[in-house]
Amino acid sequence: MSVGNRVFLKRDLPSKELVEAFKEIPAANIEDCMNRIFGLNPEIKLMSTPKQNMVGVALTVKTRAGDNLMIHQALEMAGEGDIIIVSNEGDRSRALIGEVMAQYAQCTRKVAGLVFDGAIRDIDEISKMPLSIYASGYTPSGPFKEGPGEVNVPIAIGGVIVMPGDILVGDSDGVIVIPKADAETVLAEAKIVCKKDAEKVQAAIHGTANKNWVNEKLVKKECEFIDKTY
Ligand SMILES: O=C([O-])CC(=O)C(=O)O
Ligand SMILES: [Mg+2]
Repeated sequence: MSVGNRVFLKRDLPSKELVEAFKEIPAANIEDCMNRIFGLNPEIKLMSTPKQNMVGVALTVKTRAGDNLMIHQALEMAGEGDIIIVSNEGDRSRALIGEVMAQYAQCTRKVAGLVFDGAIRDIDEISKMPLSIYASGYTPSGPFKEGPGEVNVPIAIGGVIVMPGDILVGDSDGVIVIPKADAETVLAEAKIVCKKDAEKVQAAIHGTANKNWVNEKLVKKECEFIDKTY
């Protein structure tokens, strides 16, 4: 029986132009266009020092806790524009990769990023790397290399489902998932939200923000305003 121990060699991919178009938009603005429920848990944080946002397509890995055999396999399949994203049964006790694998991903495979639901190691070196690398922590304890696991299957990570070929965007705030079937619509809305957000920032700086909505909402929710001390 091979279920749980499979490598799917193919993925449905969105067009390169569509993926690239998300490059200039902050992850927060994009996530606002998906009703704010497609961001990975903030436990999964940026560990390196990229000069630009991470944007690419998901090459998914579902691995047994603390085991990186299938991550090595995913690296052999990955190339430019791919982000290897790894579900790890919630394990926090073992690093899934270190400097050697991170340099291989960056320099040999030229991937767009790495995202782990788990720890990494060799943090002194990884923290200086320009490749976007997200993880939930670091530890000197290393991974096993035995499997099982799967590549290019649906995974759950940070409270969100990721399908192979979904678009991932990451910046200093964290990582969000854009389901590929919805990407065109989300992109169009994200451009508008981005512009409106910039206007709101300017209004906040220059004292012209309109906050009437706060009172309107509280009144609608029948909040009681009491003109005396507690
Ligand atoms: O040994 C491992 O599997 C992970 C590691 O430290 C490295 O990639 O540098
Ligand atoms: Mg190492």
